[in-house]
Amino acid sequence: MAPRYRVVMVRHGESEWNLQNLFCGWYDAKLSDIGREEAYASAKMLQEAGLEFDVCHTSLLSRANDTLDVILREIGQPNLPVYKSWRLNERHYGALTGFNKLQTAQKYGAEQVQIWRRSYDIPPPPIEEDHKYYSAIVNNPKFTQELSKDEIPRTESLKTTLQRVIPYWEDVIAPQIRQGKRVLIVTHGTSLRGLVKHVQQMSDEVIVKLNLPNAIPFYYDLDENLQTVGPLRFLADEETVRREMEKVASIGK
Ligand SMILES: O=C(O)[C@H](O)COP(=O)(O)O
Repeated sequence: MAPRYRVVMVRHGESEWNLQNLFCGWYDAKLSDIGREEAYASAKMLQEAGLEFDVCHTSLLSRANDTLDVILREIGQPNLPVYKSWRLNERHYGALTGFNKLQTAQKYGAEQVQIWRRSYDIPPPPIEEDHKYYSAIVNNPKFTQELSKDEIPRTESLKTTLQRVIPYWEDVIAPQIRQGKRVLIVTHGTSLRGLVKHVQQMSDEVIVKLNLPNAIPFYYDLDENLQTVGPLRFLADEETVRREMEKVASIGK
């Protein structure tokens, strides 16, 4: 089938918690200085590829929102409609939120941390009410505007993240693409892996091996039925993508 549409996706730039190597999930960490620079670099890659957009989607979390803001300003499209949804939030890291990934691996073993980070359907233990970051998450006004406290997850696996990401793709994003809108999605590692799995119809075994680098835009060409035409394509050379993916994969080892 011939390509008819293109959808572009970007994982946010490095956050302050990425920098400190902390499990972040629904905690609203800000972009680090490097992350902000990465957002500028990301905009440059989009510009050099000649990509422009009609509509954007992001999560309720600052690191993704701020990456998108920088990109839109830098590509000269600051006034595009921006849709924000909790459904695009990062997966909730449960009780691991705020803990250092390397120290957690030293305590529980690298294999266990890898299961929590990358297994398809094994979530980390749920966050409890006495957890240091419980209150900051369940009382975040950005979330409570859309969700009751009981609807805010206590932990999520890739599988349960997918269950909230897919309806957003099907009900909101896909209809816009079918209308011919050029869509940009700026969000998080695991919510993007959910979208990639769904759009590319990847198996559970293949998706768990995918590590998306920060702030390197990638896109899919889609046919009229929104089936992918060709693979996911990054806007950076193969060596850079390989190195950045490896960096994400090896966190906590
Ligand atoms: O929430 C986080 O800690 C990161 O954004 C994603 O981390 P991961 O690559 O360890 O899943």
